[in-house]
Amino acid sequence: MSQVGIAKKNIRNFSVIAHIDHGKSTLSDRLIQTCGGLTQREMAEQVLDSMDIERERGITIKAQSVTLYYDANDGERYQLNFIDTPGHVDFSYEVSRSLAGCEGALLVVDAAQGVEAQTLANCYTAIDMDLEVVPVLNKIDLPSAEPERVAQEIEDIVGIEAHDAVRCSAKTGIGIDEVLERIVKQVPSPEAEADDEAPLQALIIDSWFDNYQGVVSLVRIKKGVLRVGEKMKVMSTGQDHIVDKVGIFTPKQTETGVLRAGEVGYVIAGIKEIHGAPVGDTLTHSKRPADKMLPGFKKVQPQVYAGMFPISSDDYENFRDALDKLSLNDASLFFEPENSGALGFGFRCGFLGMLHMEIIQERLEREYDIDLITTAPTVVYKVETTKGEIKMVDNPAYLPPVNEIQAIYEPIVEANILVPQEHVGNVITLCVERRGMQTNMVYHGKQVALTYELPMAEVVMDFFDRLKSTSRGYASLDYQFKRFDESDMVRVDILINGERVDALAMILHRSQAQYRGRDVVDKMRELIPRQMFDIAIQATIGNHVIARSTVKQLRKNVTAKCYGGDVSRKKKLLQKQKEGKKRMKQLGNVEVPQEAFLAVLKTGK
Ligand SMILES: Nc1nc2c(ncn2[C@@H]2O[C@H](COP(=O)(O)OP(=O)(O)OP(=O)(O)O)[C@@H](O)[C@H]2O)c(=O)[nH]1
Repeated sequence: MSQVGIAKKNIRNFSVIAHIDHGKSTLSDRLIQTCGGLTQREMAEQVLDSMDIERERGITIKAQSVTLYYDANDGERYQLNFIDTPGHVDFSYEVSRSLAGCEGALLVVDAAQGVEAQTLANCYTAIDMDLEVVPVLNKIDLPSAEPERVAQEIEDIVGIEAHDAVRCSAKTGIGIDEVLERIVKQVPSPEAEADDEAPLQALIIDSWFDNYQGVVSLVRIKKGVLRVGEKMKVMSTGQDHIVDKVGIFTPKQTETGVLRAGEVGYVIAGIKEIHGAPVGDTLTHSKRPADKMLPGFKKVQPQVYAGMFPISSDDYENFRDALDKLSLNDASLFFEPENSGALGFGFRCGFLGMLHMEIIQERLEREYDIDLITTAPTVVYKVETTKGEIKMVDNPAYLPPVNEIQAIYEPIVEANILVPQEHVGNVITLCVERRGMQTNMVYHGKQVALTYELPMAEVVMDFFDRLKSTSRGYASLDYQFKRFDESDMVRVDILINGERVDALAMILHRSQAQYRGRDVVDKMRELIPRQMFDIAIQATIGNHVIARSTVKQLRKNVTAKCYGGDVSRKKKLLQKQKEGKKRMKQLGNVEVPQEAFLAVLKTGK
């Protein structure tokens, strides 16, 4: 199969966008298989979702790419560079970075489910970026598929022409050839903009750290040609590097030695410092540099912050290294050192949402073998002090004392929810519970589009899960930050035997402080094991105690039931206890398990 010599007019760069579970990965695999990118045997279940955790959870997180060759019905051979995008609401920003490398996007919609919130959000992102959107109705093999209705829905809700959209089944393979034909016919080639003679401009779509190769960057060459052996410059840092390898993923890493304007592929340039090739940056030649950087994509701000502390202080350096490595692949992961009276040295980390946080935590534990305690996540509050200063507070422990606070402003998001009519009532109840304000409600056939303004703190934690369960899985959600609003927020502290535990403090709306405080102390009472003395757990606002409970002292000795000489059994029991202790933290003279720190998060909702 020829991999060079494809004319620019025969190149198509595209992404697949879809709501989660509409079949994006399955369709991607089909396209790869149809174009002969991999044999059946080589094809692990879903090749584009390469991280273990992704595969286990069945969701796509990182953008990946693959170059395919397709012999179209017009007799020409086309190079299809296809960049995968993530589907979960926490990761919608990564969609924009994948799209920045493309001229077109396949909009995959499940023909049984219909349009959902991220279908809409992702599609608007693509339209904003001037991409050609090609609608595809997937899963037509399902008896419940209603392609006509869903095509109408796409026209009504998304507002693009969809009646002649391809009907296909990624699962059975029906219509896949037609999908490829549409890509070739509808997605523009990069020819118009791609000038080989111009100074090099290559956009870094993604970068990741590989233990053997150093930093690998996925790039879209906008202008110029990049060859092995040349000296290139990372424009934001001004640093020069010699290009070691360039090539494409087929999906196997395949060296081509050159990448031309209009193409997508990887660059390896011996960059060891992992922040040396930031995502969104521009590469150019050192000798004949471009005069300006390409517009990067929207820089994302973390929305949720939490403290992460290694259980063993020996792990601190490893923990820092691991965060460094993870943050290269993940521009949205933020961290800075934090010192907690209760938990010692750790890092304050910023995430896009709860799923992002869970995934990072799992990767740290699984891939880097670091046992962590994570504190309750919080959003960022804007605080005006009595002196007129403005402070951004992402850690309850740093909220100024009450008498120094003039006002607290909390972040508000605009949430777009799509839900079938029969579940609208439940969804509205949920939004009201979460202090939401309805700003719009429109009926589109069977579906209702709701727009709410909601406090971000109420959305990021478990709103998505609740929304799903209250609508039997049918409601979908997309949200973005809107503004800060003044709000009656208070800090609730948790005291264990009279000592304030900084890592357990929370910022809450006053109307919720009482019952959340009660919930937390009750939950903590269940989670803290009984010890040789009574343990008092209190929730307070300032000096005012709002809830209290007690863990009664322990009377029995655990080893007492191992009589006399059975040493091995005794040892085993002690060993078991020790393992249990691994996830315990000593606070004063009280041992507190890791779960207790998360109790703050799991209560009250
Ligand atoms: N019946 C049927 N099922 C399909 C089809 N395409 C995908 N599926 C199933 O739908 C589910 C979701 O498919 P995925 O390809 O993982 O969905 P996705 O959109 O990539 O999801 P994320 O990777 O999480 O964004 C899987 O169980 C697939 O087997 C299809 O054409 N017909």
